[in-house]
Amino acid sequence: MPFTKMEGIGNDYVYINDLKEEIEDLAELAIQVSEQHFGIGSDGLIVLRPSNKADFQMRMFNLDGSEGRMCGNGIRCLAKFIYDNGLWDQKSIEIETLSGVKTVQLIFNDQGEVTGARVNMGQAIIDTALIPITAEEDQWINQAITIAGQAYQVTGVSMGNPHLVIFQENIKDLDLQALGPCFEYDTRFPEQINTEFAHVHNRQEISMRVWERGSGETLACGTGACAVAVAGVLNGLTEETIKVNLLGGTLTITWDRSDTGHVYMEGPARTSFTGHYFPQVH
Ligand SMILES: N[C@H](CCC[C@H](N)C(=O)O)C(=O)O
Repeated sequence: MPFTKMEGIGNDYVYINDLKEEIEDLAELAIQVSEQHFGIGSDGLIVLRPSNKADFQMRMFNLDGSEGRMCGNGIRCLAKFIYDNGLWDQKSIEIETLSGVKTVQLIFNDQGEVTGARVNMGQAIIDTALIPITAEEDQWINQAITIAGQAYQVTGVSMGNPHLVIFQENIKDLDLQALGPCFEYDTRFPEQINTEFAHVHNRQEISMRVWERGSGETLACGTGACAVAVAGVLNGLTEETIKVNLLGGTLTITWDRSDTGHVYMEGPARTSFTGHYFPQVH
């Protein structure tokens, strides 16, 4: 089974063209390929499928086999995968995801190579019931909660997938391996949750780390960076366009509240290598 390994600022996935819809158990394949010793090693699996609502469909799976409803770093790389494999020849691609159709504008270098993309990530959702967060409050903006016996001020945002944003001074010394699962599996998050810890440098720049639902700490999370940018505006900490520094690199995020209310994400996309995977037969 041919595959392409790609990364968006270090958030790496295995990409497979399944336009023929021949792969039956995508969750099982995600678990297999993500494992570094018996598989390939990645944060998960992204599969290209046909769509009757858009040019293509993206199916995205975390390394534990759970399906993500949207993946920001992944959709930039998938658009590059589509163009580089000659499946599309225009600079704009509409990609169907479980959280709606997203428009991806490819970015080229002077040699005509795709080096990244700008994605319309759609609306940010802050109604707790829609994130979902089980809470009496309609919104969690700077909401005081307790997790694992510690008090936190949190902001809930969905980019089609659920996020909880915490702003704090020190994000370097966080023990995310211990703390991350306490957030991810808290019973107030019925579909689990991606958690971002963000340090505000100034009104135009934030640094963050992320514990991803289903994948653990990753070097970057595109939807997470969007959630942090939205939370920054909601908490009066940042402007509508900011630079977000993640462990694997930097994204530019804009929340256009004046016009569409949509969130835009711009960042790199890179192919690491291609290969052939032989699925394990149990
Ligand atoms: N773990 C996420 C999916 C991947 C999101 C992230 N890798 C991104 O770039 O947006 C979830 O289950 O909601």
